[in-house]
Amino acid sequence: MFIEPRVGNRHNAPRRGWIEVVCGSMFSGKTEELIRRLTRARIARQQVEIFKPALDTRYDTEDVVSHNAARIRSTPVAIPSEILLLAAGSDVVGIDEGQFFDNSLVEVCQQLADNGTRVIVAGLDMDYLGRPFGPMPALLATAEFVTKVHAVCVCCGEIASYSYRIAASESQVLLGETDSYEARCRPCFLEGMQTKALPSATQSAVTH
Ligand SMILES: Nc1ncnc2c1ncn2[C@@H]1O[C@H](COP(=O)(O)OP(=O)(O)O)[C@@H](O)[C@H]1O
Ligand SMILES: Cc1cn([C@H]2C[C@H](O)[C@@H](COP(=O)(O)O)O2)c(=O)[nH]c1=O
Ligand SMILES: [Zn+2]
Repeated sequence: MFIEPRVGNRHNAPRRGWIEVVCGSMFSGKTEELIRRLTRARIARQQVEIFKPALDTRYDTEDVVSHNAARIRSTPVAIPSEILLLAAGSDVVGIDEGQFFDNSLVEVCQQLADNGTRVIVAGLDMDYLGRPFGPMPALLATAEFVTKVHAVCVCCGEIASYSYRIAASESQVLLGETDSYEARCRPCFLEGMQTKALPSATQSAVTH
C-alpha cells in the first residue's frame, strides 16, 4: 500500500515528511504492519529508526515484537522528546505502542514530519473500556494517512475493534496479551461489559 519514495529528490526540493498512523484493537496486526513498512524502507536503503515506550517490557525490553513473534530492534524511550534527539537525520521513524506516550508525542511527530521525516506510529485507538487512548486520537486527527486494522473476535469470529480485558485490574495501563485481553466485536464486547456490571451472584448464575 505504501511506496518507499526516496527522501529528498533530484531538484533540491525540500524533503517531504508526513505522518502515518496504524491503529486498531489488540491482536489486529498493528505491529506486523509497522514492521512490514519499516522493513520495506530498509530494503529501499533508507535510514530507519524505531522507538517504543520504555514501560513496554511485555515480550522484550528492546525489540518491538508482534503476537506472532515477528520482531525488529528498537530503542526504548521514556518520553517523546528523546525521539527527537535520537532520530536526527533519519529518513523514517517508526514508533510502536504510541498510546503509552503522553500528548507531547503529537508535537514530536509534527516536528519530525515538518523536517522531512516519514513518521509511522502504531498504537491502540481505544483502551479496555472503549475510551480513546492517550495521544492516539490527536495523532489520528493530524496524520496524513490512517490505517485501521482489525482482529478476529474470539467469541464469534466477526471482525473485532475492541480489546476486552479479562483480568481484574481497573487501571488504564496493564501490560498483557491473551492472559489479560481478548479481541472482541462490538456486540461481544458489550455483552462482556454488561456481564461484568452485574452483581457477582447474578454473574455466576449467568455463566453456569
Ligand atoms: N483474535 C485474533 N485476531 C487476529 N489475530 C490474532 C488474534 N489472536 C492472536 N492473533 C495473532 O496476532 C497477530 C497480530 O499481532 P500483532 O501485529 O502484534 O498485533 P497488534 O500489534 O495489533 O496487537 C496475528 O497475525 C495473529 O497471528
Ligand atoms: C486495551 C489495553 C491494553 N493495554 C496494554 C496491553 C498490551 O501490553 C498493550 C497493547 O499491545 P498490542 O500490541 O496492541 O497488543 O497495551 C493497556 O495497558 N490498557 C488497555 O486498556
Ligand atoms: Zn463477536
